[in-house]
Amino acid sequence: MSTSVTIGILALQGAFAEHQTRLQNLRLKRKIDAVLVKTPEDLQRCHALIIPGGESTTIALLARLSGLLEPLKEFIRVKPVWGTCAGAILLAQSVTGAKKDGQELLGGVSIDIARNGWGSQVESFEAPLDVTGLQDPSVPFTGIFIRAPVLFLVVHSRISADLLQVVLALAPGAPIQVIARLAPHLLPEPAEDENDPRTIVALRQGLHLLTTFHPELTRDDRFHDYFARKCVFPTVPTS
Ligand SMILES: NC(=O)CC[C@H](N)C(=O)O
Repeated sequence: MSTSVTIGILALQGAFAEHQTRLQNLRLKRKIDAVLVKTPEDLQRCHALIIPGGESTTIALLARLSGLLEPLKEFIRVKPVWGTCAGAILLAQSVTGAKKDGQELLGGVSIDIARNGWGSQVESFEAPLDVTGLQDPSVPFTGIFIRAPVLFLVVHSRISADLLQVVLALAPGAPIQVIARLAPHLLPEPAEDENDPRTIVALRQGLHLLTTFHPELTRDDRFHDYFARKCVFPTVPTS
């Protein structure tokens, strides 16, 4: 008999209900319980966690008020976590464009991230993505970007996507794998060159997954399927 797997969704603010619906839609060999996490006790029951999109500063503040900040940091050290958009910001080791008085991060993934990094002209957009490792790879995944962050390594400087790969591979911790890209000609503002780092929109490092867009706002379950099969199931032995 395979053990069921509990995936929590941090439910303090943002698009948590949509993640729960997508997880409940999955039809996999192992049963998934998709539970909302509002307290440290809720978190304790989980094998893995999704931190949704929303507003990273608000989520961090509510996490502090709910006594979840330290338990979340501890959880991230040992269990799989997927951050979408604001959730990706919270998982970064540092952030550019943080709120004036600074903002609290959880860390866990060795990247720097530029909050609202597309600039004020580009509030939101949709674009087909090239993704490695999803089911039905020939079907493009629609990326929904809403005041999305951009993955940067060096504050205020853009380095080529290839160089980024190399530096990320050398970063402490597990190697980083870029898993989704935007074609340079689809960038909403012209690419500086074909290696514009804005083309990198999803990464995986060790147990963690980070997407700068919102898979939960589509009807396409393939990213949830990916997280469950590739990041979560290997950490929960069957009994
Ligand atoms: N769609 C989103 O999650 C937006 C993230 C938001 N810009 C933030 O700072 O948290």
